[in-house]
Amino acid sequence: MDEEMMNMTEAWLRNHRLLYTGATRSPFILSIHDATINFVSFKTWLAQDYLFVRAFVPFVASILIKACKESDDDGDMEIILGGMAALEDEINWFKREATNWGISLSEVVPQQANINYCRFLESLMSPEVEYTVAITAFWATEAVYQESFAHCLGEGSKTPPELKETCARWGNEGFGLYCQSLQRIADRCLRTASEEELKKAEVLFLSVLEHEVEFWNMSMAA
Ligand SMILES: Cc1ncc(CO)c(N)n1
Repeated sequence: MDEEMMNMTEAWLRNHRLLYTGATRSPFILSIHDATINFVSFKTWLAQDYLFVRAFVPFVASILIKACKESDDDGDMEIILGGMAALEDEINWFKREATNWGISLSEVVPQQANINYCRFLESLMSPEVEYTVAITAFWATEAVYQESFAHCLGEGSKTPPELKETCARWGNEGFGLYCQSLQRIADRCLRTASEEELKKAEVLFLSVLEHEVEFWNMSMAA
């Protein structure tokens, strides 16, 4: 396809394929897919991601505020609000799942990669960060999880039955459609963005991918 006709996110996905694949086909995800995962790693991921999701809520809230103030499309609010509502269910799911795996969430200490990622999200919550830039990072964060966990449910996957529910949380079709909605918002905003905003959004897209890689590696190392 001609570069000019492509959406910005598609062009980035093409130009940064290697890093994107690194984030969506991490050793952690591949080990779920081929059933070689060490459950200690899974429990580490679960505990750390619970903390991450708690930090993710105010980040999404900050995007909702930006949407209300800066978006030229009324439809954005419902999509972001839907995502926020789903996070309440997600937090409750993490609590139930932690109980099932014998994890005491109140005792979980955030690891460095998690601290770094949450700090990054916090930096994006500033009112000075434009909606276009923030929504791009938001889309990328969700898209990595969607693509990663969908792979664990795809053809030829040997995902252990006790992990299927986890994979389905982010790998299900509804979550896929939600990610597409976020991508469409990002692309619409990016079409009218300044050169400077475009550059900033691309850099943050790459930062998200790097943080995701580090997050998976942190889980795997435990
Ligand atoms: C680290 C990480 N990235 C993305 C998501 C998706 O919300 C998540 N739960 N955790």
